[in-house]
Amino acid sequence: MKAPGSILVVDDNQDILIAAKLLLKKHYDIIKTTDSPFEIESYIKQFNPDVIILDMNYSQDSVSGKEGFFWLNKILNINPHIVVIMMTAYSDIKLAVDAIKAGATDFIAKPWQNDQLLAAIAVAFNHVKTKNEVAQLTQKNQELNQVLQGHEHAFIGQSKAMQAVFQTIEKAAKTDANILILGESGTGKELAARAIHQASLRAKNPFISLDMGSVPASVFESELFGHKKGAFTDAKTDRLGRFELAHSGSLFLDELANLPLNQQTSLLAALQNRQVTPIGSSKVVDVDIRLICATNDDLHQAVEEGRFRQDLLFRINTVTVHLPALRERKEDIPLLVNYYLEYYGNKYKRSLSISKEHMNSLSHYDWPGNVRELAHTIERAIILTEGESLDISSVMNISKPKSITHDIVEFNLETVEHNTIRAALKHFQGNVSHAAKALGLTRGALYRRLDKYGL
Ligand SMILES: Nc1ncnc2c1ncn2[C@@H]1O[C@H](COP(=O)(O)OP(=O)(O)OP(=O)(O)O)[C@@H](O)[C@H]1O
Repeated sequence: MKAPGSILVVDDNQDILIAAKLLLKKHYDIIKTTDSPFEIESYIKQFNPDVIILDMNYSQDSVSGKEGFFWLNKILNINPHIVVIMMTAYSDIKLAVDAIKAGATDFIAKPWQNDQLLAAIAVAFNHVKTKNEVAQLTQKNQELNQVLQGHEHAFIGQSKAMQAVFQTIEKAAKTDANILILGESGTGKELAARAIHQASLRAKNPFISLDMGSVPASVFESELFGHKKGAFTDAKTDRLGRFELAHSGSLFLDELANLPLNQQTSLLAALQNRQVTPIGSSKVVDVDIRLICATNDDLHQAVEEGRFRQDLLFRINTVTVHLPALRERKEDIPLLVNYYLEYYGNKYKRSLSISKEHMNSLSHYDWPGNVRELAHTIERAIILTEGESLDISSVMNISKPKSITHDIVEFNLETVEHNTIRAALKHFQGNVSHAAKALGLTRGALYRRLDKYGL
């Protein structure tokens, strides 16, 4: 049975072409031959062969192989997926090695043994398969990256502090400098890392992340550098580490301060040498990555306390981006609220407005969980709101600004009640309905207390 596949044979000797065709047509679907390399391009356009068997020498220069190299280059320029086997009557190992360096897959000496030629072609078809799979995987990876970006949130902010962050990111992204992103939890460190990758020259290549906060310390090394089958009890198969997966792209290490000291040493070595050695392997692998790290820990303090290597800190913080807490840039809150109102509104098929009053309450809150807390709050409020206007009172205890709950030095219940009601009224600018709702009272019950305390 013939194997599917198409082959073009190029040689200026008609006898060779006839012999090749007679042999190969028994084994493969489509065999074309030509005695002129100038026709290669039009053959590629007509039937796009999987494999080309290419003579190295033509009548103009019958021994040096130069013409063969010229045509080899031309073929690979037209379609790098075509697999080329070089052929020459002057069996010459040096020429063979040079041809393979130049992109040929194999080398056949004339006159050939039929079995040898068929074996070389079978190997060539395996290469075709591998090249196709690699092309498909690369494409899949690019598509996945796009899908992930599609689900990503926009990285927004109009405050001066955020504008400065965007500028630093824009400038640093274009270089290959290692970047350290600092900021409290929920300030957008991962979004910033993705934004850096997207603005970099590596944007089309992988963005691979590892959250040191969620991986058990015992597997950090294997996660980062990979392992060979059998390297330890659970190593059932070979596994690529994040460094290798991120090759040619960006590697994002989140919660870096969690990395134990001995693995900090391995990380430093990998960054210095641009090479990794998977666990259980004796082979080093070259890696080309741009490193982006993030932490909400104080790394300088960690260095002082002996928890973090100073030389590693110097290597990873070529550029530092500091993401301000949301309470330090409250002018961004309305923008973020509107963004998430629209985002979750689309998700839950609700079109809600927000009153000035509620926007005001959201803007005055301190958001200890930063943008993540704000996004979750809006999402929950959208789910719970019954009317057309976003009701945040069900999801936030907005009646009790932090200063009140934290500053309680009074334990007499009546006095506490009196003070809390006064604070609630002040917070809602005298609106009894809102104050009552926030206090968990009916309007009637609140009026009775106002009366009692003479408010
Ligand atoms: N500037 C921003 N614009 C829009 N959304 C943001 C912004 N900053 C953060 N977010 C949203 O807040 C959430 C938390 O962001 P992210 O995971 O990037 O924070 P983080 O600093 O990495 O948090 P952690 O330290 O807990 O890992 C995400 O849903 C993200 O989309």
